[in-house]
Amino acid sequence: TGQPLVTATQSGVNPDIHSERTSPSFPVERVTNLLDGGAELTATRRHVESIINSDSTFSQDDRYFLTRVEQYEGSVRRAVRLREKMKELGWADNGTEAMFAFRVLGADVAFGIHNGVFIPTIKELGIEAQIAKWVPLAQDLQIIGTYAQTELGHGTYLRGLETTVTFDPSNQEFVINMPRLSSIKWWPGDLGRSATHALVLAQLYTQGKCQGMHAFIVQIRSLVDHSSLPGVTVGDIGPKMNFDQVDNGFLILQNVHIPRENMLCRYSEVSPDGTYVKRGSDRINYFSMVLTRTRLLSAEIIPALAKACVIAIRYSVVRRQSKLKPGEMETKILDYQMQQQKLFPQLATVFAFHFMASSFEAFCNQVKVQIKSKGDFSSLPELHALSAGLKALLSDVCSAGVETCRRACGGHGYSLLSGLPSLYTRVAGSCTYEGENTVMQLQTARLIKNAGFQLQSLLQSGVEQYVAWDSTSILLAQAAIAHCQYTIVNNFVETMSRLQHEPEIQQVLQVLCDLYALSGILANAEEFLHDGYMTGHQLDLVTASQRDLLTCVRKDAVSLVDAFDYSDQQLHSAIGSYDGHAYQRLFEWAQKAPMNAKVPFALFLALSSCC
Ligand SMILES: CCCCCCCCCCCCCCCC(=O)SCCNC(=O)CCNC(=O)[C@H](O)C(C)(C)COP(=O)(O)OP(=O)(O)OC[C@H]1O[C@@H](n2cnc3c(N)ncnc32)[C@H](O)[C@@H]1OP(=O)(O)O
Ligand SMILES: Cc1cc2nc3c(=O)[nH]c(=O)nc-3n(C[C@H](O)[C@H](O)[C@H](O)COP(=O)(O)OP(=O)(O)OC[C@H]3O[C@@H](n4cnc5c(N)ncnc54)[C@H](O)[C@@H]3O)c2cc1C
Repeated sequence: TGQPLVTATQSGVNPDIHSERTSPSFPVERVTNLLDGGAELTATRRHVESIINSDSTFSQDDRYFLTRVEQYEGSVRRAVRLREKMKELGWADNGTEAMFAFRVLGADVAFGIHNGVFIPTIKELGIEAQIAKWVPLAQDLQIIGTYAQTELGHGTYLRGLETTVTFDPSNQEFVINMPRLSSIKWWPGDLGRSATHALVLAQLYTQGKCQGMHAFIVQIRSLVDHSSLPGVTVGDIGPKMNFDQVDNGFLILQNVHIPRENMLCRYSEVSPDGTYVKRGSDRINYFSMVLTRTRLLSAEIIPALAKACVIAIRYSVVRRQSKLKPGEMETKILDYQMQQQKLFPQLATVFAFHFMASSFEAFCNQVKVQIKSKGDFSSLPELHALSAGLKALLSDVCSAGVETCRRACGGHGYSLLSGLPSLYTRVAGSCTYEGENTVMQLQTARLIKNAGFQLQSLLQSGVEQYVAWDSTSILLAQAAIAHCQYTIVNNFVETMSRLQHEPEIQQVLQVLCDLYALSGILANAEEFLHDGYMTGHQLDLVTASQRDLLTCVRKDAVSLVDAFDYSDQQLHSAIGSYDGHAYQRLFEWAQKAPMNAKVPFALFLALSSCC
């Protein structure tokens, strides 16, 4: 017709997605408020987002076309700009605005380990004088810290860490060494280029005795010219599956001396004569990992699945493919039961996990206060067991769920421009970092009866403890998952019971609660049948009920993902934007690809002369 095929992104909203929003069965804003923790917090979050989204430094329109160095430099620029903004606007470091700002920007702003692990660990394991000395410097970016625990040879088995820190009473210093190649610190985030200091987790030796893993603040680079200090070799570990913008690094320390005051000593210290003094639990030096596992749930892991649901469900109402009924228009792919079967249990999972993470963070904060103000460590084992199990379960389920959403979007789900592949490769890291999931499940499994019987009978038959434990580990890990699943469903039901004053949102969320629970039974049907807990007929009833619930969710699906209130700037998706103009955005964004840049004529001649 001579009309341009692609006009500028159409104004307004794609009618196929507009029709999905005309009559939601619930007040969308109230669900957003519920997820934020109240209407006031929604307003604060939106205020923070509007400030960030209106500042070009934070814009990432070209994110899919940058080199690794460009991604790193961009994330550092955003981190510095955010610090400037926080100062300009008076956002306190532990305030609500800052919390929302870091959550909105996530790992797209540099120094995630500095802010999310280095500073909190000093606050938890340091004494007041150490907090007063180091935390203001770190918050002001006058020093940049990393958390250096994992080594080339050890990540899980902390008692196997090889870096040694030996106290020398003659000069009141610790001497740090790495005896062999496998001792090199490997993986710490912000280490490769940024960090000036490292929290080094190492085996403490004093008076000839090893006292286990402790935390030490070590300066590794000059504050004058950022060069590495004597005895320090540091660099980047190279390309990864994601987190290209993060400089995960390696660190070698040889005969590096630090003052006695640099050992974080709230719960243990070395006195001037070298005597080791312990206060509280042996495991308190592991506490930072418990806090990080807990925070990662709502900071990194659940948002990945939430964003994937927004993208996949919005795309599924603007993508028409094939015909359910001959003679009619092509069908919205979300009207196929199979598409609902893929996506709606993921949506229910986001709500289940969100409510679980909120409850668990409250429990974690309660234990933190117990430990810090009363020296009461009694809840630490339970907190550790559950944080390990939840981190393992939620990262496993969210990774698999993001991949399900990606595959439900066909070819466009395979394009980086959809935002889905990078959501997957990023959240997949959470199955490994902060404790590899298998090992985390086994930490939770220390509670579990059935596995216990098998363990007991093996031990009674004379088998060594470690052999009995390992040969029961599959059952133990399954039991740990079941224990966490039960806790999550229970928490979802309790959360629903507290919504009786909001019947409209209670009704729509109750459908998701039932869908989450029934989908969990179907995903583990063999366990329920094996134990005789359910019959085949009952399982058929579960299947039929789940199908009915999918139909109930269908009419509100777009409004439910709208309630997550992610802006287009946060989704970075050509196919998941609010207005539903997927095809225009895919075409427009593709034009930015360097591959579409004008080929210099000289190059064109050179190439064509080769043919
Ligand atoms: C945060 C937001 C940032 C946002 C930012 C932007 C985004 C950015 C994204 C990227 C963010 C990447 C962040 C990654 C940062 C790392 O990855 S840091 C490194 C993390 N490394 C780990 O988690 C290591 C995992 N390994 C372990 O925790 C321990 O070795 C294990 C597996 C628990 C085993 O412990 P073990 O002492 O070797 O031996 P074990 O006999 O199992 O345990 C002994 C006892 O201690 C207990 N115990 C063990 N661990 C603990 C603990 N933690 N607490 C209490 N008790 C414990 C055991 O229960 C056991 O108790 P009993 O049964 O004897 O009573
Ligand atoms: C993106 C990313 C960021 C990271 N950031 C940091 C950081 O900032 N600071 C830091 O110190 N570290 C960091 N790490 C390292 C991370 O904490 C470790 O990779 C993690 O703890 C796993 O240890 P590992 O790599 O040595 O794996 P291993 O412990 O060697 O595990 C490898 C395999 O062996 C199995 N296995 C190990 N032990 C057992 C067991 N007891 N029973 C059964 N199976 C077992 C595991 O299940 C796993 O499948 C990061 C890692 C990643 C991927």
